[in-house]
Amino acid sequence: MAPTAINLRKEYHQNIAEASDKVLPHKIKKQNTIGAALGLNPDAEVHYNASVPILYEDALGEKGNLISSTGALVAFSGTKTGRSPKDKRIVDEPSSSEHIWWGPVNKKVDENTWQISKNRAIDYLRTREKVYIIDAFAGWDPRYRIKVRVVCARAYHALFMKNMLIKPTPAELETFGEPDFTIWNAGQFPANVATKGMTSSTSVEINFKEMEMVILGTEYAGEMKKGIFTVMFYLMPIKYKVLTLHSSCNQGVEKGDVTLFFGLSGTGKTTLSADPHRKLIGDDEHCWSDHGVFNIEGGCYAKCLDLSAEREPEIFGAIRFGSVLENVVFNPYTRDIDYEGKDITENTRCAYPIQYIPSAKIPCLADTHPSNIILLTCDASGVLPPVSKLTNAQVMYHFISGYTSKMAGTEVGVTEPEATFSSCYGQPFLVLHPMKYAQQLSDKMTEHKSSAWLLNTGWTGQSVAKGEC
Ligand SMILES: Nc1ncnc2c1ncn2[C@@H]1O[C@H](COP(=O)(O)OP(=O)(O)O)[C@@H](O)[C@H]1O
Ligand SMILES: C=C(OP(=O)(O)O)C(=O)O
Repeated sequence: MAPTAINLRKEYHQNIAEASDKVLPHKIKKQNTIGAALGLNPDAEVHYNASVPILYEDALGEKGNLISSTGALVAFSGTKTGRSPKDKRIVDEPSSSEHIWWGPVNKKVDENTWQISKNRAIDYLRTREKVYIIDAFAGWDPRYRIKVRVVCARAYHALFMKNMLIKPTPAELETFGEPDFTIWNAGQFPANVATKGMTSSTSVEINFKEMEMVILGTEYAGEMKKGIFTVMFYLMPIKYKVLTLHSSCNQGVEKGDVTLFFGLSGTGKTTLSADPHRKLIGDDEHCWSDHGVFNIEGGCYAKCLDLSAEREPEIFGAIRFGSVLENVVFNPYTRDIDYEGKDITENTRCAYPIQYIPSAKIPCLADTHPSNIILLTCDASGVLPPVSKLTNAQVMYHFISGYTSKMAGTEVGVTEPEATFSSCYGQPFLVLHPMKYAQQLSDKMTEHKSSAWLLNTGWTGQSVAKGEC
């Protein structure tokens, strides 16, 4: 008898159930063991390194989330749509205190307040029926990589970090063991404003002794990626004398020459590094070691405002199943994205695995030292020329002073390009004094005879108000 459609369907579902029976017991055991070790609710559904479809299914249950017409997950980060640098704090404890550049970038929080915030975050996560754990790496060079664990209550956050960290192979996951750094993301729950040193209900705290980070009161996913970056700015120079860079990086196909593009958030690192004629090493966070350059991340986080297939085809094409689009405006019927839409924020973003860029080089590292260093400055005043060649001394001057602009939306409260001085083109993420990084950059450039350029991605001739971009 010929199989009927209904029988075929039954058989198909049975096969899936049987396949799941083989895979799931092992996975569930691991999930439960980790969940119990973290003290999570024993009745909670703990998802350990869940697959992209499972994270999609759960994320769609979160308020407002949906699927775009190209298959990306559209998610919303709530009231905070940019980083909250004024609420970032570093724990003042004896093992790291002497190294830290204390001040407005790295504000002190005492160990007692840290403990209160950490307990609050974990207590919140313990109340959740679903908790997501992502174990993955930061740093493509195995000599320097760190094992990162993210514990969070939103599937959107888990998918974001699955994209932004480096996915372990099944064998690496099997032997992953304890993480080197853990993020407790309880961003839906506020910080306790009555706690000493707490100035708002948002707090992003990092503890270098415990190697942990706590997020309360902000659901902006960029806090997690920039949190890991901050950890690398501390760990790499101190432990290995490796320089951490707020830069993108690409490599010539024929000669293998490496270019770094330094730039503050939103000033063109992602756009300019996604050159189809060169191999992409990474769009935002790198380290320069004695062996060459390696990317810290497994994904890219592109700005989406005014994105078009014509102008940025590689990035446009990366917005598909598996990518996370944040805070974008869309057509409610077709689910097409309106990339010009800034009703929610100017800081619309997409996080996608770097493999989605056709020219990406996997693994994302180069065993060649950079021959060109490009300092991207987005000049809102129209003073700087479009491009200038720099001497080593001029690089130091520009790198330390970091004249550029904060772009609208990347930080809470910034609504239009704002002239700023941001040391190392990444002041919000520096942990040591800027001179430490600048000196290391100068030494490396001299040793490897790198050329340097200042490239104005902002306005020339006139200021932002009337100038030509
Ligand atoms: N001259 C330019 N160079 C690079 N990007 C530009 C320029 N003018 C406008 N843009 C736009 O500015 C934004 C730069 O964002 P992005 O490359 O994601 O920054 P970053 O990676 O440094 O955070 C993109 O939306 C890009 O389309
Ligand atoms: C995501 C951020 O930066 P970038 O644009 O450099 O990725 C940020 O500053 O929050």
